Amino acid sequence: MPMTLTQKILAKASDKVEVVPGDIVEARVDLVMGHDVLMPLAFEAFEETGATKLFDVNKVVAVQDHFVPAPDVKSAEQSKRLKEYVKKYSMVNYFELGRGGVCHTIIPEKGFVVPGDVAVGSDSHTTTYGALGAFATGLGSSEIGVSMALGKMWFRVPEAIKVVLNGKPGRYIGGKDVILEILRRIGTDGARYCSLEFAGDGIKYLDIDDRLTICNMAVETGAKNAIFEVDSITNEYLQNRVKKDFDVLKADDTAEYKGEIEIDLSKVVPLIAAPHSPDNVKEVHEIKGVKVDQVYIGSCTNGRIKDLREAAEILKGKKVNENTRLIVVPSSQEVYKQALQEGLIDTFLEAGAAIGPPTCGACCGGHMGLLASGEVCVSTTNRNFIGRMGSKESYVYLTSPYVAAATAVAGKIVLPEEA
Ligand SMILES: CC(C)[C@H](C(=O)O)[C@@H](O)C(=O)O
Ligand code: SF4
Repeated sequence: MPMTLTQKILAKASDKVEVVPGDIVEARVDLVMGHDVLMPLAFEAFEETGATKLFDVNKVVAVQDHFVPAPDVKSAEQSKRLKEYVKKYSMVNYFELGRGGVCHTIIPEKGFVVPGDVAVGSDSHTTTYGALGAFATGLGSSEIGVSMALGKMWFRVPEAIKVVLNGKPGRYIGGKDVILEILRRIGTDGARYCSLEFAGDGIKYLDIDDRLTICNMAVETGAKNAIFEVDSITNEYLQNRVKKDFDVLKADDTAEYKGEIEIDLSKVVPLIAAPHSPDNVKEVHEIKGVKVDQVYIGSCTNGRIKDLREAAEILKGKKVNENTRLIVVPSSQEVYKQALQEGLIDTFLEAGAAIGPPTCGACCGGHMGLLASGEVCVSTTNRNFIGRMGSKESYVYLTSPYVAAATAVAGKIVLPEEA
């Protein structure tokens, strides 16, 4: 029977000739990622299995990113617990604050994922790595614990939705607009437990940073995973980062999909998700003029070098509006360093922005940028649920770095060309 790309990966990882949606498979995992919030819990589950060592120290990665530098004693204790487990199990892939960044930025950046991998993480946005042609998904801490012990995990093979991207995106249009367009069409449960499989001629106009953004936020549609076919852009990205070999799998032409979404990228316009849901998507021009107290540029969704370049392109030679504060958080040390070298950090500083250390920062309301009641924030992050970034009476809009930067200059929501 013909198979989708996700089915091919799961079949291979579970030594089966074929799998069909609904099958329960036990698949080998190639990467298990955890962070300060949930990895300590995952280690508790790991120890409950009776395991005394990790299935493969090279395939488990621990990252301090959510509540570091610790904003309170509880977070400090949590970070300390993670560090103790890292020592206890002789982990080699450990990213301390100041040496890594946000988990979903550093996993691809440091070459931990290759096409065809099965990657799991203690975080819902683990779907990000599908940008590189891997099957990647977030799991609960118990499953992460078991994965670290056995190097295997069970999965129900998802049904697939094909997303065909055609045409060339216009000026100021990137991965964030594409995933917001998908959310606008199918909503936050439109792809529940499905794999979103990206194909089409338009893919060649989306670089890896765009694809990472799309797969990152794919989980907001309820998807189990999201995956891009491997092409020359993927290979070029992997060339200097990855040391292990990989096979490139492809979906069969006659594979069956539960549904199909077709997007003409040339028709996508700058989009923004209004409070309080990622699928409350508007065209930016529809809500132009909303006054903004804070602009946040960062996170695993849009805190990579491309995002900072786009923001700097708008901010160069301009000042942040006197009624607005701008917080820029590069999503990894590598991104930060590169941004420094390219002069982007200077541009931000001269515009009057504050730069935060590469962590999750205010994205999930942890610290370094929480909102007061009544405050409005335009953010390049992925979730705008009630209270996500602070007060339950604050308002978060999700958009691209271009729109966010232009908004910071204008002090109100505007289109990129209006800054
Ligand atoms: C803390 C973590 C479990 C959570 C997630 O799973 O996504 C966080 O990263 C988020 O973005 O809400
Ligand atoms: S940056 Fe935000 S979305 Fe990404 S892992 Fe951190 S808290 Fe979650």
